[in-house]
Amino acid sequence: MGKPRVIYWFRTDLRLHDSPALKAALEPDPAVLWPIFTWDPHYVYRTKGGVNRWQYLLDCQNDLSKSINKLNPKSKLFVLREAPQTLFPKLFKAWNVTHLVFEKDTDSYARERDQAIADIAQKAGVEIVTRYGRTLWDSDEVVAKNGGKPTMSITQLQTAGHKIGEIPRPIAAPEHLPDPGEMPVNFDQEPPNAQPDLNAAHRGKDDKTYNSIAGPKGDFAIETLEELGFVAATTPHRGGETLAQKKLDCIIADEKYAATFQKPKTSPAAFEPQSTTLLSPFLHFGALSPRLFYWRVQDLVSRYKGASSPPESLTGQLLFRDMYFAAAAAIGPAFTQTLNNPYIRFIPWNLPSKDESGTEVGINAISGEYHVDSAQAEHWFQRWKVGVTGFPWIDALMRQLREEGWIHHLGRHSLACFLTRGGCYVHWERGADVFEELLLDHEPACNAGNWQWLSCTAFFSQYYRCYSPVVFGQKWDKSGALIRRWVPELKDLDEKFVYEPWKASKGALGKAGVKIEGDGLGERKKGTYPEPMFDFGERREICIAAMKKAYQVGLHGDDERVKNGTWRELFEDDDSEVQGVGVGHDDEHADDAEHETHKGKGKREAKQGPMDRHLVKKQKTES
Ligand SMILES: Cc1cc2nc3c(=O)[nH]c(=O)nc-3n(C[C@H](O)[C@H](O)[C@H](O)COP(=O)(O)OP(=O)(O)OC[C@H]3O[C@@H](n4cnc5c(N)ncnc54)[C@H](O)[C@@H]3O)c2cc1C
Repeated sequence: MGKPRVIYWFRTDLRLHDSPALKAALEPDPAVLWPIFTWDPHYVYRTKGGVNRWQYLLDCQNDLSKSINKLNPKSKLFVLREAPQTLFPKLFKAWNVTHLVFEKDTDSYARERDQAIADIAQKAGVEIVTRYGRTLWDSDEVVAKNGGKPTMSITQLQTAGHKIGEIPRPIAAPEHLPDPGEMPVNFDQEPPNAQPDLNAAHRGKDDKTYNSIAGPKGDFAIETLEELGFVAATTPHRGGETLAQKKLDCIIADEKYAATFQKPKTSPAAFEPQSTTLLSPFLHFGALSPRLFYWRVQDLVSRYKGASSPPESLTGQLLFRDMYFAAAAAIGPAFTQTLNNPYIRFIPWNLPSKDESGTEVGINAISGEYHVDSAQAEHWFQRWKVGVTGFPWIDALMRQLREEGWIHHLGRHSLACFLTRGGCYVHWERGADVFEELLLDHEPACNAGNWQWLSCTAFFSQYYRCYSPVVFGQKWDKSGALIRRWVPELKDLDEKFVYEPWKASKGALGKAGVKIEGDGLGERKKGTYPEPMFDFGERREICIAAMKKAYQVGLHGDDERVKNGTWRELFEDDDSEVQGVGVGHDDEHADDAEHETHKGKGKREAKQGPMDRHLVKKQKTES
């Protein structure tokens, strides 16, 4: 038998260092090795991603390609524009492949896809080799050691990890790579189904992603934003393994910072530089190995007097990451939604996903489709989404997220708490959906898991602890520097009012050149900042009462009553916040509320749930 002819399939591991899968690909001394990336339509059209994240991915690919090329000038990252499920059967034949090697991915879509690829490979007589490398421990092994259950606390993760054994030490990058073999693509390219395109809003130009299998010049080049039809990115954050390693070097060189890091003491208001590492997008794309990060910190901590420890330390942060990955690996597709998820509390939030009402049961609740059961909640959601809530702390964070794709963890806390149990009482899936689009580091497991934590539906239950959009920000940033940076309308406002501009006198506002008016949606008059959406103190009380009731009722996402809508009977006569009655199998008009927002009063009022009665209360604002 001749030497192996190996395709190395890059996916979640856009790096050369500490790659157990790449090591496994090189071990049998292959005759040829093709480093490839397949442009999977699932991510192009069915996963929400803003331009900033696409730019970051392309950065990582370009950097990786250069590094491969340095090791072997005949090689680079070869990008093929077709779905892996239809591409591989043709490639296996055309390139006479013996092995397909890749890093294991436990995300639910990836599992399904990889199983399909494994079946195809088996039929073609191609051997599949996989290794984990995306987390500290193999998430499936963690689940097995946790009794087959999801890790719902850091202690469970640590106990399971302890049973597996020490986190493996990182391995070095290869020093050379074999030549790629011939790469004929004399077969038909299968066009993808481009509809629905969840990223259509970002495509300012024609989508040429799949115009030809090997790219416009036929040289398997990395795609460009131009090819994808996207407009320019706005983020200043750039990706790539080279940059990731440089950044990690700098972090470790500041020994005191890295060894004594305590997450709760880092400021969400710090920018240029931010107070945490900002390594998450590198970890997301696999441009940085979590084990390298872990061991560089751990080795420092072992010799540093007075070092911090998990969960607050830097290594503790990586443990949280592993916790969410293992929880998602155990629960599967239901992890990112309420429906069918036995570990998530059912809370009758407003704006529930369509699936959740039982009308379209499926695995993908967060498709973006939701019921507008309350015109008021929809209005608040729209204002939250674009950063015009009238609460400067919230708006600053949302605008930073939109432009840069990254905000501090406690900033994410503020936004998530405000949208769900600490203000709007809107379903956490709506917020997760927006974060999916905007975050550079969007990770299905970490995003959904953290939203569950913040909304007190899983992982965390102290729903009476709310983040004030005023006091919490002031604690970190009295003068409002973050607000002045991201909400320039308020940049000259006196420190006394910068978190609560509605309290400023006409004189103070006039001096700052700003008027408080409107809801901020649509065209906004220059020199104006919106009125606050509601009285926060009042909303907090309403939300806490509603959470208390939902906790007492005690339903979870897999309860039959959640699926068939009879949960509502358990909330009857309840005067606290509850999902509008318009949601259910029999209500084909639930979405009409969206239009009625603009019409004002209408027949919708007759359908309103108890929550809406609270919303008409006059806001306590001072002018
Ligand atoms: C609502 C919400 C949504 C979130 N969505 C994501 C997401 O999609 N992807 C994501 O990676 N993180 C997510 N996080 C977690 C966390 O906010 C980010 O990982 C962190 O802010 C990234 O910044 P950093 O690299 O400077 O973190 P650092 O504080 O420097 O931490 C180092 C690394 O540890 C990991 N980490 C830290 N905190 C967490 C955490 N709570 N959960 C999981 N991993 C953590 C990250 O990989 C991070 O890079 C979310 C948090 C919230 C509250």
